[in-house]
Amino acid sequence: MNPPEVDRAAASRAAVAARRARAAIKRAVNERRLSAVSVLDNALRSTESVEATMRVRDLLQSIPGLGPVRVERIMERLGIAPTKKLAGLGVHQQERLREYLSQRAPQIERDGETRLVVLAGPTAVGKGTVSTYIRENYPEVCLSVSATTRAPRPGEVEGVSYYFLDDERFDSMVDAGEFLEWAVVHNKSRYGTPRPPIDDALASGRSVLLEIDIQGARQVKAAMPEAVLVFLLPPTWDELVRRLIGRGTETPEEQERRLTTAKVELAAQDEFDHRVVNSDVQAAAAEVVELMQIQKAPAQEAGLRGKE
Ligand SMILES: Nc1nc2c(ncn2[C@@H]2O[C@H](COP(=O)(O)OP(=O)(O)O)[C@@H](O)[C@H]2O)c(=O)[nH]1
Ligand SMILES: Nc1ncnc2c1ncn2[C@@H]1O[C@H](COP(=O)(O)OP(=O)(O)O)[C@@H](O)[C@H]1O
Repeated sequence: MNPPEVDRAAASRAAVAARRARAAIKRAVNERRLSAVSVLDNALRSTESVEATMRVRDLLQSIPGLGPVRVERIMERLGIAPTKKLAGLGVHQQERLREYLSQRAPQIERDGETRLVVLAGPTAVGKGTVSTYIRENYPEVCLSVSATTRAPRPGEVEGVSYYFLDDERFDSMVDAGEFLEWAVVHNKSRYGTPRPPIDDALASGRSVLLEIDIQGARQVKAAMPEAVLVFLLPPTWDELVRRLIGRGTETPEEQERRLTTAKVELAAQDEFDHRVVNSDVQAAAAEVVELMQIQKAPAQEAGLRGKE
């Protein structure tokens, strides 16, 4: 063999060895013998490492519970190109991927198929808008319908927007223990989550989303510690103020009062399992749905492509 052939043979042996090493790493991640974060750390520590030559897509797909379609959506959201290798990640991409691997991925691995997810956040952050988007675009998500003592607004539909109850009926449901949680919201009306539909949905393998206030979220966590609490955040405080004023459904005095409460509520965000920033309704909805860990049939999942 002359020298170039020796080089080629050595290079091809090295490539085979690297491929095997990458496959071994993927197996180890899949069998939970190795954490995906430590693979990322090794890749970033040395560009000469085997980990550095791994594709982000392959690392994500080796995590139990993450299939190719879901991984594609996650990478789109993280702003990482499909063929990107770990060593080629920019600083912000590294941060986003690390956050995903250390926070979301372990939860996906640990949890079962169905979950109860609570979406809460300060007034006018967009809870109603995001949950309406989910209702209209993700029919597989089961959205809880709350009961309330407040009067219906124009366009609201009984049994879809809320169950509108008088005080007496609400009292009797409280007495009969029919609420998973209930609270007086904005010092005015009572709102409660009827328990039986939630128990039924979870028992039949469906994940459930509750859009309720922060007091309610705390009660749910106390009653069902396995519930996942998601705090919806505005991009900035000024944007929250703009949304509240722009919505135009409260008087200036009521707006003032709600903004004072919003400050207290924002301080509670650390009690939540996840924070989602509502800059864009579609993206925020996709993040919430992903946290619901809904197992879809492949055809359905392909149909959702592009929405997340
Ligand atoms: N605790 C609790 N809060 C709820 C429930 N349903 C709705 N809410 C909250 O009640 C608040 C008022 O909702 P709504 O009457 O639709 O008025 P808006 O927030 O002014 O649009 C929101 O913060 C909701 O998240 C519930 O079942 N339980
Ligand atoms: N991502 C967003 N970007 C811009 N405006 C938004 C966004 N999400 C919601 N909004 C607007 O903000 C206002 C408050 O939203 P809403 O869903 O009523 O809040 P909440 O239910 O949290 O009180 C509405 O006018 C809504 O159209």
